[in-house]
Amino acid sequence: MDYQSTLDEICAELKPKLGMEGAVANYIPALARIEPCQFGIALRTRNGEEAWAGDATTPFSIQSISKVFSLTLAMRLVGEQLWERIDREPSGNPFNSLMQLESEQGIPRNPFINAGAIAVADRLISSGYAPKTEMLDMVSSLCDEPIEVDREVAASEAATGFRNEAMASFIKSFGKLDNDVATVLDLYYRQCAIRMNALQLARATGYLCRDGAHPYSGIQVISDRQARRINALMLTCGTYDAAGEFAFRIGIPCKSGVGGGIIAVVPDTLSLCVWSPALDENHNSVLGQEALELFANRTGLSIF
Ligand SMILES: NC(=O)CC[C@H](N)C(=O)O
Repeated sequence: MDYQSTLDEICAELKPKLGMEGAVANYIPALARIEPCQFGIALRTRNGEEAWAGDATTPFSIQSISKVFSLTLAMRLVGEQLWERIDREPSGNPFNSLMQLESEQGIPRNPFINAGAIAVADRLISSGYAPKTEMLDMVSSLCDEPIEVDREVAASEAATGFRNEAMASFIKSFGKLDNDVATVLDLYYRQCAIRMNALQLARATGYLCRDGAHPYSGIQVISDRQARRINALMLTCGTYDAAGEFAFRIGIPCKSGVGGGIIAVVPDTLSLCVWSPALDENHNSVLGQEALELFANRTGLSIF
């Protein structure tokens, strides 16, 4: 398949729509300043063929896409016990909602909403994880380039993260968070503030379309079964309260972030990342979704 032409066409088709719909996330002050009229798309196939178009090499804040990497590390370091503290059901609620935590006794619905990722961060700390280096080392190795945290974004989130503080404290009140709220949130904000571009993310998520094998070395990052489970969670929970709509329109496991990035994985075939900062009311990139829908329709790569 000529992926490069497909991405070029999608990019040309969507460029005139830049700036017409959506708005950048403004609840994190450092993200509110991002220029919304940007669009980039990149993919890497299971065999290492690559294609990209638009602003695919412009770095952005990966935000909730980092929840895929923290889950990967937790599956490796914590194993099955992880699921004693986190469920695996779609929430049908916004990513930062507290509501279900009360009736569900501090067990977050899934690892891809904020409450779930905070619980994953807590599990990682308890497992002896090295908070300052481990995720950066993993993603740098996965995309074969050095990756850094944007300290300004992390500080900006920490200064305004009242909801996340409430969520972590609420989970702790049920006895389901073992470490200090501040320590857990520090780790969580660092992972969200990782800066990567679409091409690096397409490469770094390659293990999810290769049965868990590292995109360059071929060594297992996680097992085949664990990779399948992450893809299943991305399809059912990766785009917050729009997961049903994503499955309906696109039919590819996806994980979005409020920086405007969306990663998508077609198992056994390719990993893809699209980025455009303007978000819809569910906090998913407007043009990112459109691009994925065009891609799925033109390539026939919906998993259904
Ligand atoms: N959905 C997201 O990308 C949210 C992540 C963001 N860091 C937050 O905690 O609010």
